[in-house]
Amino acid sequence: MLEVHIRSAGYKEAETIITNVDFSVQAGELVALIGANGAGKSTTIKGILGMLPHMDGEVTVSNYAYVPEQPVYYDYLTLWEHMELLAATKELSETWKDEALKLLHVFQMEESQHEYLGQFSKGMKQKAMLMLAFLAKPSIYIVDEPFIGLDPTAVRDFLKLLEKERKRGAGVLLCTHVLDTAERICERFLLVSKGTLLASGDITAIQQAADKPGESLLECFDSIVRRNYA
Ligand SMILES: Nc1ncnc2c1ncn2[C@@H]1O[C@H](COP(=O)(O)OP(=O)(O)OP(=O)(O)O)[C@@H](O)[C@H]1O
Repeated sequence: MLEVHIRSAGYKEAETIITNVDFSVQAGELVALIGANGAGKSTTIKGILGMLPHMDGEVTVSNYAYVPEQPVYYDYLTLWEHMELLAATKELSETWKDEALKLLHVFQMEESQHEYLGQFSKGMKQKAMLMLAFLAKPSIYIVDEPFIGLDPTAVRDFLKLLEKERKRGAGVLLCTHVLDTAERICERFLLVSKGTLLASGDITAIQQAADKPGESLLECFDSIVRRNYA
């Protein structure tokens, strides 16, 4: 699904931002990429997407959908027109319209489907990005911070859809600061600090790395990051 082997990467030749970031996401897996502000999470994602000017490493990624933290859209296309555009460029089968209507219903966006995205609120734009990703039915989802802008109902509905997609066999790489939710839903964690992968594995592996058996992901995260910055 996704194989990442980044030896070093950054924005300028003389300045390495991330070093030795190696991980994979398998079919049906939900993996959280976590780390403090400035740790290198977004840079890692840019490396995966081939958006870094300097990168020494290899990335193998199958058909993916990327949901950025900052929505990217056409100001003067409506939500429905964005969906039509996606269906045309991805050559989705005719059933895409049924899927689109279901998604509009789930995200309670039926009334806004013919409005311009440029006029949407922050959360509505984020919902639109998620709907477009779900409509594409990729084999891997790369989602950057979905929990901050969405209302609680939308978060719940997003998680339900994600679960359904995992059952279909899709893998998910989720970058987030919302560690209690990540702990509840993810089976593996990748803890990035100062541009490198400091700990990875299930909650037990993270607890071992933090030397905090039985503690929450947040406690372990705090302990590992503080130790690395001491
Ligand atoms: N476009 C850029 N040009 C140069 N340096 C950058 C650029 N974007 C990020 N950086 C630097 O790369 C480092 C890692 O930043 P990155 O955006 O990957 O962090 P992050 O873990 O995603 O943080 P946050 O949780 O705050 O979003 C930081 O030191 C940052 O200043």
